[in-house]
Amino acid sequence: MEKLQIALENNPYEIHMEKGLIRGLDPYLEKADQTLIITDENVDRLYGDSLEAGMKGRESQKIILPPGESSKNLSMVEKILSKMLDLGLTRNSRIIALGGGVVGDIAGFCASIYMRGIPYVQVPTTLLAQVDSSVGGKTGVNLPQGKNTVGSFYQPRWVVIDPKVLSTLSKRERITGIGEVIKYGVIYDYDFLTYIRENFEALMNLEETVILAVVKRCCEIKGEIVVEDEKEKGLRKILNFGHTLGHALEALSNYEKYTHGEAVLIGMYHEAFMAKKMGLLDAAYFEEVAGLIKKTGVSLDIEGFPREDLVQRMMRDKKNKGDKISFIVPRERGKVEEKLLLEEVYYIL
Ligand SMILES: NC(=O)c1ccc[n+]([C@@H]2O[C@H](COP(=O)([O-])OP(=O)(O)OC[C@H]3O[C@@H](n4cnc5c(N)ncnc54)[C@H](O)[C@@H]3O)[C@@H](O)[C@H]2O)c1
Ligand SMILES: O=C(O)C(=O)C[C@@H](O)[C@H](O)[C@H](O)COP(=O)(O)O
Ligand SMILES: [Zn+2]
Repeated sequence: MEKLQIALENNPYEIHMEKGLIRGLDPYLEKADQTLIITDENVDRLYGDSLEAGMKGRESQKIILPPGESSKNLSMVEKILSKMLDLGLTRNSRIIALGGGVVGDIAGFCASIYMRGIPYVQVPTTLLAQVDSSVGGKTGVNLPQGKNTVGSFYQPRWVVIDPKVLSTLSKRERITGIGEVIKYGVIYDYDFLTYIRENFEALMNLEETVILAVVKRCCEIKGEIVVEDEKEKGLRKILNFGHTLGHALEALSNYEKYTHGEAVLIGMYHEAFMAKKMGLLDAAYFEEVAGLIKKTGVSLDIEGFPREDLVQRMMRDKKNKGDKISFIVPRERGKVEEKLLLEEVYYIL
């Protein structure tokens, strides 16, 4: 089994990764008086029984959400919290977030506010969730006006990763996860970016050795960043490369047109293009990053979005200062930095 420590001073925890681990959840539920599984319909159908089989007869309750981003909102939070109270969950109960980033974000948020906080375990089942959303404790939901505008920093007690469950992901969901994987290479580790480029097909096909290496490296990188800056005062902002534009596109299209990873791919392309136009990064490196993004086949065309609407959405980005919009832009191989911009935004629109 692979084990990674997230050595946060106040909330340390471990990521455990092993094939078949979805059937071995019992040790992660120690001392819980009750267990609540929060999942979505697709994941429940595919993996609900396997997870429960590994709980050694321990009784559990389940809340099953409709799949997708449309469940990540405040009215769903209220429904989940009411149900938790009806089920009699206490501060000694434990939540299992079984699913992709949507389930992880909303279940983690409910865990953080129910009775002012109860423990939860992340059991991520998408590539995106295994490489990114299950680690680091960002939880929350969307408002119609903006992505993840309500939320908390609330670390899980464990992150339990079974790479085998990725085998049932659609091509679109694999590409979605690859969006965040490419991000890690650009923001932190040029050798990893090269590895992704050289193993792109194998990654798309979920070849075992490549998946294990990629999930492990992404979790390591995210862990290092989060341990240094848990509450996003500085360094952690680099995990937002591609997200300033990406989140605006998601919100403007009512969270229906793009998956999060697709929006991030489009955002990374245009934000890198803007950096090139501003002379912040050399053309050869831009082509390298752009080439990798294009390999996913996601359409990078944003012509249909009125530029004023995009700017207005980006003006609400959580990273902004004053009247400037915060962008994380690539500067050199494996390095990015924050730029506060306004007029320059028109390079990307
Ligand atoms: N908290 C963070 O740090 C963080 C990081 C990145 C993204 N996010 C958030 O994560 C969300 C996106 O997550 P996502 O891409 O996992 O989307 P998702 O949770 O909507 O899952 C995508 C689809 O895949 C299905 N699915 C899940 N596991 C499956 C499996 N093993 N086999 C087959 N189908 C499966 C789901 O039912 C759903 O239909 C966004 O809301 C984004 O904002 C959060
Ligand atoms: O963990 C982080 O920090 C991230 O920024 C990871 C992102 O991939 C993720 O999409 C996150 O939810 C964005 O958070 P937000 O605070 O910018 O909404
Ligand atoms: Zn993201």
